[in-house]
Amino acid sequence: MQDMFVAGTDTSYVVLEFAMAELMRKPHLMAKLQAEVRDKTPKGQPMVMEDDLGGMTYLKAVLKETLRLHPPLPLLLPHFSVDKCVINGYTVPAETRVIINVWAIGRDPGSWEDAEEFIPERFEDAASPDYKGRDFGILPFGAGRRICPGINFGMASVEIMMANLAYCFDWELPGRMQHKDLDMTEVFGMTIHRKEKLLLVPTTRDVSHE
Ligand code: HEM
Repeated sequence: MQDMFVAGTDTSYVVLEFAMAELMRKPHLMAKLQAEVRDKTPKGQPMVMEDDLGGMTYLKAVLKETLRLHPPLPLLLPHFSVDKCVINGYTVPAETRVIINVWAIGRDPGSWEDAEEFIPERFEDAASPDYKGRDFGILPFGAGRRICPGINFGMASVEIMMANLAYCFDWELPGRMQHKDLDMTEVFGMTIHRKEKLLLVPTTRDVSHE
């Protein structure tokens, strides 16, 4: 359980780092998120609190879109078929190790329009697909009996951290770096990571006079 908890913490940071990188590549999306977070947080409050998150639909859409493109566990954990079953005409014999590539599922052009593009707006509608294991086009936490039990805790932590990064700071790329120059290469393992560390320059916002 200790190991799993560490893994859970790590996956939460992976989501945050990819979300920040995607937003830095598209500054108008970062501006939209900051406008929402700053508008929905009571004036003069030094930080976003958990109670403020309720109305932040764009924040949730940004994180969902990040999980679609960058699921921290791209192949979930290995599963094992107890009985023989047939899926889409393919027979999976009993006692087979099954690896599910949710990274590829999230980028399937048959399921997603402009599948490779970071477009949080696709999740703004409350009826859009969710990641709780019912919509098989987006499965960053798995599905069924072995779905991640840390899903609510994990997402609550990511939401409050992301909201505060957007609320408390304005963000720039270092030096003369351009938004399009951000290297989004991923390194695959049991968890996925960015090849290059994300380096950003924060400027603190003074919220006391607002
Ligand atoms: C955003 C953060 C997280 C992501 C994306 C994530 C994702 C996953 C995935 C994909 C699995 C495997 C599901 C499968 O193979 O079907 C899993 C399993 C698991 N996760 Fe998470 N997780 C996160 C946070 C957490 C946290 C915070 C905890 C604990 C506090 C946690 C505890 C576990 C445990 C114990 C399992 C094993 C469940 C089992 O095998 O029955 N996870 N997680």
